[in-house]
Amino acid sequence: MTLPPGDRILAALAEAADGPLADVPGLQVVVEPDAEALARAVASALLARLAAAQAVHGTASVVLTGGGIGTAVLRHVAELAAEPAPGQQVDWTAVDVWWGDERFVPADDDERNEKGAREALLDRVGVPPERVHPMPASDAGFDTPEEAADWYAGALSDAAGDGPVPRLDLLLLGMGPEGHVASIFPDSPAATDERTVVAVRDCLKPPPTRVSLGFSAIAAAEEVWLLVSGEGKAEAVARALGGAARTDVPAAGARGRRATRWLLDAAAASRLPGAG
Ligand SMILES: O=C1O[C@H](COP(=O)(O)O)[C@@H](O)[C@H](O)[C@H]1O
Repeated sequence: MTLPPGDRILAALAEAADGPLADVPGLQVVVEPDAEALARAVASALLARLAAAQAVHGTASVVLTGGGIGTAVLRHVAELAAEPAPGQQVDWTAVDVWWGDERFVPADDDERNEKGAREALLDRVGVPPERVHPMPASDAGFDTPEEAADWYAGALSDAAGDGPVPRLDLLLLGMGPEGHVASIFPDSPAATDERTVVAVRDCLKPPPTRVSLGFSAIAAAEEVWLLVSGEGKAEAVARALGGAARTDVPAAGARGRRATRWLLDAAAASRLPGAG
Protein backbone atom coordinates (compact mmCIF):
# COMPACT_ATOMS: atom_id res chain seq x y z
CA MET A 1 0.00 0.00 0.00
CA THR A 2 1.25 3.44 -0.84
CA LEU A 3 0.20 6.48 1.08
CA PRO A 4 -0.74 9.48 -1.01
CA PRO A 5 2.25 11.79 -1.18
CA GLY A 6 2.12 14.61 1.31
CA ASP A 7 3.05 18.18 0.64
CA ARG A 8 6.51 17.26 1.83
CA ILE A 9 7.74 13.80 2.69
CA LEU A 10 10.59 13.91 5.10
CA ALA A 11 12.09 10.61 4.01
CA ALA A 12 15.47 12.08 4.83
CA LEU A 13 14.48 11.96 8.47
CA ALA A 14 14.09 8.20 8.37
CA GLU A 15 17.23 7.73 6.32
CA ALA A 16 19.21 9.86 8.68
CA ALA A 17 17.93 7.85 11.59
CA ASP A 18 20.93 5.71 12.20
CA GLY A 19 20.64 6.55 15.88
CA PRO A 20 17.54 6.23 18.08
CA LEU A 21 15.12 5.47 15.24
CA ALA A 22 17.19 2.84 13.48
CA ASP A 23 15.20 -0.02 14.98
CA VAL A 24 11.77 1.32 13.95
CA PRO A 25 10.45 -0.90 11.16
CA GLY A 26 9.03 0.90 8.12
CA LEU A 27 9.33 4.37 9.60
CA GLN A 28 7.71 7.01 7.44
CA VAL A 29 6.83 10.64 7.99
CA VAL A 30 4.20 12.22 5.79
CA VAL A 31 3.30 15.90 5.99
CA GLU A 32 0.11 17.37 4.57
CA PRO A 33 -0.55 21.13 4.34
CA ASP A 34 -3.30 21.31 6.95
CA ALA A 35 -5.58 19.25 9.17
CA GLU A 36 -8.31 18.92 6.56
CA ALA A 37 -5.92 17.63 3.91
CA LEU A 38 -4.36 15.31 6.47
CA ALA A 39 -7.70 13.82 7.51
CA ARG A 40 -8.69 13.25 3.90
CA ALA A 41 -5.37 11.67 2.92
CA VAL A 42 -5.37 9.38 5.94
CA ALA A 43 -8.97 8.33 5.26
CA SER A 44 -8.07 7.42 1.69
CA ALA A 45 -5.02 5.47 2.84
CA LEU A 46 -7.03 3.74 5.56
CA LEU A 47 -9.57 2.44 3.05
CA ALA A 48 -6.77 1.16 0.85
CA ARG A 49 -5.08 -0.51 3.83
CA LEU A 50 -8.26 -2.33 4.90
CA ALA A 51 -9.05 -3.36 1.32
CA ALA A 52 -5.52 -4.74 0.95
CA ALA A 53 -5.83 -6.68 4.22
CA GLN A 54 -9.14 -8.17 3.05
CA ALA A 55 -7.56 -9.18 -0.26
CA VAL A 56 -5.02 -11.22 1.68
CA HIS A 57 -6.96 -12.46 4.72
CA GLY A 58 -10.63 -12.08 3.79
CA THR A 59 -11.08 -9.85 6.83
CA ALA A 60 -9.47 -6.68 8.15
CA SER A 61 -9.03 -5.23 11.61
CA VAL A 62 -8.57 -1.66 12.70
CA VAL A 63 -7.95 -0.09 16.10
CA LEU A 64 -9.56 3.34 16.42
CA THR A 65 -8.47 6.43 18.29
CA GLY A 66 -10.48 9.26 19.73
CA GLY A 67 -9.47 12.90 19.47
CA GLY A 68 -10.01 15.69 17.00
CA ILE A 69 -8.01 14.50 14.02
CA GLY A 70 -8.88 10.84 14.64
CA THR A 71 -12.60 11.55 14.51
CA ALA A 72 -12.19 13.84 11.48
CA VAL A 73 -10.50 10.94 9.67
CA LEU A 74 -13.48 8.70 10.42
CA ARG A 75 -15.89 11.26 8.98
CA HIS A 76 -13.84 11.31 5.78
CA VAL A 77 -13.73 7.52 5.70
CA ALA A 78 -17.53 7.44 5.81
CA GLU A 79 -17.74 9.93 2.93
CA LEU A 80 -15.19 8.13 0.78
CA ALA A 81 -16.72 4.74 1.56
CA ALA A 82 -20.03 5.87 0.06
CA GLU A 83 -18.40 5.96 -3.39
CA PRO A 84 -15.14 4.05 -3.00
CA ALA A 85 -12.32 4.56 -5.46
CA PRO A 86 -10.62 1.56 -7.08
CA GLY A 87 -8.48 -0.22 -4.52
CA GLN A 88 -10.48 1.26 -1.65
CA GLN A 89 -13.51 -1.03 -1.70
CA VAL A 90 -13.92 -2.37 1.82
CA ASP A 91 -16.40 -5.04 2.83
CA TRP A 92 -17.52 -3.55 6.11
CA THR A 93 -19.20 -6.78 7.17
CA ALA A 94 -15.70 -8.26 7.40
CA VAL A 95 -13.98 -5.57 9.46
CA ASP A 96 -13.19 -5.97 13.16
CA VAL A 97 -13.11 -2.71 15.08
CA TRP A 98 -11.19 -2.28 18.32
CA TRP A 99 -10.19 0.78 20.36
CA GLY A 100 -6.82 2.02 21.52
CA ASP A 101 -8.26 3.76 24.54
CA GLU A 102 -11.52 4.74 26.11
CA ARG A 103 -12.86 6.93 28.83
CA PHE A 104 -14.38 5.00 31.78
CA VAL A 105 -17.63 6.98 31.81
CA PRO A 106 -21.26 5.98 31.05
CA ALA A 107 -21.98 4.69 27.55
CA ASP A 108 -24.02 7.72 26.52
CA ASP A 109 -21.42 10.26 27.71
CA ASP A 110 -20.16 12.54 24.95
CA GLU A 111 -16.60 11.90 26.19
CA ARG A 112 -16.75 8.30 24.98
CA ASN A 113 -14.44 7.69 22.04
CA GLU A 114 -16.85 4.94 21.03
CA LYS A 115 -19.70 7.43 20.74
CA GLY A 116 -17.71 9.70 18.44
CA ALA A 117 -16.63 6.78 16.25
CA ARG A 118 -20.15 5.43 15.93
CA GLU A 119 -21.53 8.82 14.90
CA ALA A 120 -18.68 9.59 12.50
CA LEU A 121 -18.37 6.19 10.84
CA LEU A 122 -19.71 2.99 12.33
CA ASP A 123 -23.39 3.91 12.18
CA ARG A 124 -22.93 4.80 8.52
CA VAL A 125 -21.09 1.81 7.06
CA GLY A 126 -22.78 -1.19 8.65
CA VAL A 127 -20.12 -3.07 10.59
CA PRO A 128 -21.95 -6.02 12.22
CA PRO A 129 -22.37 -5.50 16.00
CA GLU A 130 -20.41 -8.64 16.81
CA ARG A 131 -17.37 -7.20 15.03
CA VAL A 132 -17.43 -3.93 17.01
CA HIS A 133 -15.39 -4.32 20.20
CA PRO A 134 -15.73 -1.24 22.41
CA MET A 135 -13.89 -0.96 25.68
CA PRO A 136 -16.39 -1.20 28.56
CA ALA A 137 -18.26 1.87 29.76
CA SER A 138 -18.53 2.57 33.49
CA ASP A 139 -22.18 1.49 33.45
CA ALA A 140 -21.53 -1.80 31.65
CA GLY A 141 -21.26 -3.92 34.79
CA PHE A 142 -17.66 -3.26 35.79
CA ASP A 143 -17.05 -1.52 39.11
CA THR A 144 -13.51 -0.42 38.32
CA PRO A 145 -11.39 0.41 35.26
CA GLU A 146 -9.06 -2.41 36.35
CA GLU A 147 -11.90 -4.94 35.90
CA ALA A 148 -12.78 -3.37 32.55
CA ALA A 149 -9.15 -3.53 31.41
CA ASP A 150 -8.84 -7.19 32.38
CA TRP A 151 -12.05 -7.96 30.51
CA TYR A 152 -10.81 -6.23 27.36
CA ALA A 153 -7.51 -8.08 27.57
CA GLY A 154 -9.57 -11.27 27.66
CA ALA A 155 -11.62 -10.17 24.64
CA LEU A 156 -8.42 -9.56 22.66
CA SER A 157 -6.96 -12.88 23.68
CA ASP A 158 -10.22 -14.74 22.90
CA ALA A 159 -10.21 -13.18 19.43
CA ALA A 160 -6.58 -14.16 18.96
CA GLY A 161 -7.16 -17.82 19.73
CA ASP A 162 -3.47 -18.29 20.40
CA GLY A 163 -1.54 -15.42 21.88
CA PRO A 164 -2.65 -12.27 23.65
CA VAL A 165 -3.65 -10.12 20.66
CA PRO A 166 -5.40 -10.93 17.35
CA ARG A 167 -4.05 -9.77 14.00
CA LEU A 168 -4.42 -5.99 14.00
CA ASP A 169 -3.88 -4.70 10.49
CA LEU A 170 -3.94 -1.04 11.39
CA LEU A 171 -3.77 0.80 14.68
CA LEU A 172 -4.53 4.52 14.73
CA LEU A 173 -3.25 6.82 17.45
CA GLY A 174 -3.79 10.49 18.11
CA MET A 175 -1.25 12.31 20.25
CA GLY A 176 -1.68 14.89 22.98
CA PRO A 177 0.48 18.03 23.25
CA GLU A 178 2.56 16.38 25.99
CA GLY A 179 3.08 13.29 23.83
CA HIS A 180 0.47 10.90 25.21
CA VAL A 181 -0.88 8.20 22.92
CA ALA A 182 -3.99 6.12 23.58
CA SER A 183 -4.25 6.93 27.34
CA ILE A 184 -0.57 6.34 28.09
CA PHE A 185 0.60 9.61 29.61
CA PRO A 186 4.18 10.72 30.32
CA ASP A 187 5.65 9.37 33.55
CA SER A 188 2.49 7.40 34.32
CA PRO A 189 2.26 3.74 35.44
CA ALA A 190 0.84 2.78 32.02
CA ALA A 191 4.10 3.84 30.37
CA THR A 192 5.97 0.98 32.03
CA ASP A 193 3.16 -1.58 32.24
CA GLU A 194 3.69 -4.67 30.10
CA ARG A 195 0.05 -5.80 30.10
CA THR A 196 -1.91 -5.58 26.85
CA VAL A 197 -4.66 -3.47 28.45
CA VAL A 198 -4.28 -1.22 31.45
CA ALA A 199 -6.49 0.85 33.72
CA VAL A 200 -5.54 4.51 33.86
CA ARG A 201 -6.34 6.78 36.78
CA ASP A 202 -5.62 10.42 37.57
CA CYS A 203 -5.05 11.50 33.96
CA LEU A 204 -4.03 15.12 33.66
CA LYS A 205 -6.46 15.42 30.76
CA PRO A 206 -10.08 14.85 31.76
CA PRO A 207 -11.85 12.56 32.15
CA PRO A 208 -9.32 11.15 34.62
CA THR A 209 -10.32 7.49 34.61
CA ARG A 210 -9.71 5.46 31.48
CA VAL A 211 -8.81 2.14 29.90
CA SER A 212 -5.96 1.93 27.41
CA LEU A 213 -4.03 -0.52 25.33
CA GLY A 214 -0.52 -0.89 26.68
CA PHE A 215 2.64 -0.71 24.62
CA SER A 216 2.74 -4.51 24.22
CA ALA A 217 -0.61 -4.51 22.40
CA ILE A 218 0.31 -1.48 20.30
CA ALA A 219 3.53 -3.20 19.26
CA ALA A 220 1.54 -6.24 18.09
CA ALA A 221 -0.21 -4.23 15.35
CA GLU A 222 1.05 -4.66 11.82
CA GLU A 223 0.98 -0.92 11.17
CA VAL A 224 0.79 1.96 13.62
CA TRP A 225 -0.25 5.35 12.24
CA LEU A 226 0.16 8.41 14.44
CA LEU A 227 -2.17 11.20 13.38
CA VAL A 228 -1.08 14.61 14.60
CA SER A 229 -2.21 18.11 13.71
CA GLY A 230 -1.57 21.55 15.14
CA GLU A 231 1.37 23.68 16.23
CA GLY A 232 0.69 22.84 19.88
CA LYS A 233 1.94 19.32 19.23
CA ALA A 234 5.03 20.23 17.20
CA GLU A 235 7.40 20.08 20.14
CA ALA A 236 6.24 16.59 21.19
CA VAL A 237 6.48 15.37 17.57
CA ALA A 238 10.06 16.61 17.35
CA ARG A 239 10.96 15.03 20.69
CA ALA A 240 9.37 11.68 19.78
CA LEU A 241 11.10 11.54 16.41
CA GLY A 242 14.29 12.76 18.04
CA GLY A 243 14.44 9.58 20.08
CA ALA A 244 12.86 10.58 23.42
CA ALA A 245 12.23 7.82 25.95
CA ARG A 246 8.70 6.46 25.91
CA THR A 247 8.27 7.31 29.57
CA ASP A 248 8.91 10.98 28.71
CA VAL A 249 7.05 11.09 25.38
CA PRO A 250 4.86 7.98 25.05
CA ALA A 251 4.38 8.54 21.32
CA ALA A 252 8.08 7.70 20.91
CA GLY A 253 7.31 4.14 22.00
CA ALA A 254 4.42 3.52 19.60
CA ARG A 255 5.74 1.27 16.87
CA GLY A 256 4.14 -1.29 14.58
CA ARG A 257 5.51 -4.68 13.55
CA ARG A 258 5.90 -3.71 9.89
CA ALA A 259 5.30 0.02 9.66
CA THR A 260 5.19 3.10 11.85
CA ARG A 261 3.80 6.12 10.05
CA TRP A 262 3.77 9.63 11.40
CA LEU A 263 1.03 11.45 9.50
CA LEU A 264 1.27 15.14 10.24
CA ASP A 265 0.02 18.48 9.12
CA ALA A 266 2.57 21.21 8.44
CA ALA A 267 2.00 22.85 11.82
CA ALA A 268 2.66 19.63 13.72
CA ALA A 269 5.77 19.04 11.60
CA SER A 270 7.08 22.57 12.00
CA ARG A 271 9.83 21.71 14.48
CA LEU A 272 11.20 18.68 12.65
CA PRO A 273 14.61 18.81 11.06
CA GLY A 274 14.16 19.86 7.47
CA ALA A 275 10.87 21.64 8.02
CA GLY A 276 10.83 24.87 6.10
O1 LIG B 1 -7.59 11.81 25.33
C1 LIG B 1 -7.33 11.50 24.20
O2 LIG B 1 -6.51 12.30 23.46
C2 LIG B 1 -5.83 11.84 22.31
C3 LIG B 1 -5.52 13.05 21.43
O3 LIG B 1 -6.67 13.82 21.22
P1 LIG B 1 -6.67 15.17 20.37
O4 LIG B 1 -8.06 15.72 20.44
O5 LIG B 1 -5.66 16.09 20.98
O6 LIG B 1 -6.30 14.80 18.95
C4 LIG B 1 -6.62 10.76 21.61
O7 LIG B 1 -5.83 10.18 20.63
C5 LIG B 1 -7.10 9.70 22.60
O8 LIG B 1 -7.78 8.65 21.93
C6 LIG B 1 -7.99 10.35 23.55
O9 LIG B 1 -8.59 9.47 24.48
